[in-house]
Amino acid sequence: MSEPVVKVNKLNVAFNRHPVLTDLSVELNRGEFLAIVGQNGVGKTTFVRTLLKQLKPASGEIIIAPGTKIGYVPQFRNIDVEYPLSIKDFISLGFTGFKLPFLKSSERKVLDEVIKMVDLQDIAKRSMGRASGGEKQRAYLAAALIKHPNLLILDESTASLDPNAKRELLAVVKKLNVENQLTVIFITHDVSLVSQYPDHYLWMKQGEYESGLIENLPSEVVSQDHA
Ligand SMILES: Nc1ncnc2c1ncn2[C@@H]1O[C@H](COP(=O)(O)OP(=O)(O)OP(=O)(O)O)[C@@H](O)[C@H]1O
Repeated sequence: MSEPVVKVNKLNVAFNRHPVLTDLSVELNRGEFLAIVGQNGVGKTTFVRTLLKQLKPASGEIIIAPGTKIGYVPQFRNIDVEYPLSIKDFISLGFTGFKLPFLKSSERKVLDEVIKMVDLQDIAKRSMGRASGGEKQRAYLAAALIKHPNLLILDESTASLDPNAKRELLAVVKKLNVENQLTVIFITHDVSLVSQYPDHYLWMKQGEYESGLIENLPSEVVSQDHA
């Protein structure tokens, strides 16, 4: 039995003593695809920010297996049409974060690989600002893949994309999940995506949590949660 990639034990997080996460426990094994669902304000993003060590828990622990590299795909943010970089240059920022890197040949190879993984090879030289919403989001995904993460976190990354673009993004993620054993955490409000791609769910309610196999996702979630 493999060690969990993420083990969360009785996690408590509060803002100004106002509790947001209360005794949250959850485990994620290598190669699992977990959907986090729950209504606005229950603490989904707070949980992710705590996993990313941007927030400090009041108590409890998060154990991340040694050697785990986390890739993060944020919520869709539009980019100005005049944005000066090509899709390819934008993705290359995944190496450095901010400034356009001078790439070694091995890095250029990785860049071409991730561009192919997200199926942007035919338009990689086009302007990032003029790419469609779905293409931009796949570029964000490619940038997150550059450092070869083994845990990928998508925080409502499909919100505001059209249905086709959502499916395209998730299909790429699912392929990486299945073929490369990439562990995935996917926060979503989108019921149609929840039932299709992930294999586990974590349902966050106010101070209460429920998790299980996706086929056992309570129908209540489906009727409560809206994109
Ligand atoms: N930096 C902060 N300071 C104070 N309160 C905060 C802060 N960040 C989040 N909160 C509060 O914590 C609660 C949980 O917020 P969070 O963004 O984690 O919810 P969420 O489940 O991701 O919501 P949504 O689905 O709307 O994105 C909310 O009541 C929010 O107002």
